[in-house]
Amino acid sequence: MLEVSQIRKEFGGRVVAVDNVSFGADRPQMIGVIGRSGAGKSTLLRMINRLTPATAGEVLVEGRDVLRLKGAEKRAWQRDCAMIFQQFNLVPRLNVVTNVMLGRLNGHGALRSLFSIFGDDDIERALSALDRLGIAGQALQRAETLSGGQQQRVAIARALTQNPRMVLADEPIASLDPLSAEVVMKSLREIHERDGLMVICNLHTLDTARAYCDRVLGMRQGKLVFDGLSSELNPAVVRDIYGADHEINEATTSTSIGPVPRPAEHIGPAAVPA
Ligand SMILES: Nc1ncnc2c1ncn2[C@@H]1O[C@H](COP(=O)(O)OP(=O)(O)OP(=O)(O)O)[C@@H](O)[C@H]1O
Repeated sequence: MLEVSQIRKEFGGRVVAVDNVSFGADRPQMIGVIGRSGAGKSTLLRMINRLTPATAGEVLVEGRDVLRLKGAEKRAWQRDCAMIFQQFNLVPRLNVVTNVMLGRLNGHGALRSLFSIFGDDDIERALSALDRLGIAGQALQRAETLSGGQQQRVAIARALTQNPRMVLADEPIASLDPLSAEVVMKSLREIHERDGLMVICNLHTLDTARAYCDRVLGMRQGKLVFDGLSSELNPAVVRDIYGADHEINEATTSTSIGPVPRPAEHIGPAAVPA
């Protein structure tokens, strides 16, 4: 369903942020991308979503290269491929339910979007997404009055109302306290399991990748240096990913989030890239 092939990003012809990375998945998985700051994780996700233009490579989704899409087709892909950001990207002064409905804008015609005309169906969909994320009670509060964890759940609800085929999360818990981080990661895991969506999540912390992701991609200096099961993240692999020439202290890449029980059927082998 997804085949990323030799994707590359150069900034200004000098900085190689992503260096010919390839990976594939033949079914929806929960994939964590780990690596040091500057390893190229954000750039990788942003290229897949078309927020950052790739210098070279292909991203085949159901056999179609989404990097070549233009105009309405590109916007449709960006709707299919919902993005969640570290800083939530909500409109602070708008209430929660309106923020969630903004996820629908890309699905409406330009004129309707211009006048922010939402139908009953949009409201229904937004409220049900908020309910699912456990924050329907805050629907009429301004987004800026919510805690970080609540705001991230609003952002996830907004992503869900896009009816996406894939969710990309760029360090979704980096600004959150451990308890809020746990709620957000559980929500993403639940979306993967219940809706059968591919979730690709950039993470700073190893234990989070281990606890929530079936498969992990490790990046170092723009290159993909590990692609395997989260259970294969042994100390040597971790040292290689983080480029540490001494014994890495896992506490430096850890939150206090505990592992979550997962149904056995979701802990399958990683798809072998073609
Ligand atoms: N717009 C840009 N212009 C120039 N260089 C950039 C730009 N965006 C990213 N880079 C560089 O590309 C490299 C990869 O950055 P990227 O943000 O993708 O890494 P990251 O692994 O997501 O890091 P972090 O965990 O700190 O977010 C870094 O060297 C960064 O400085």
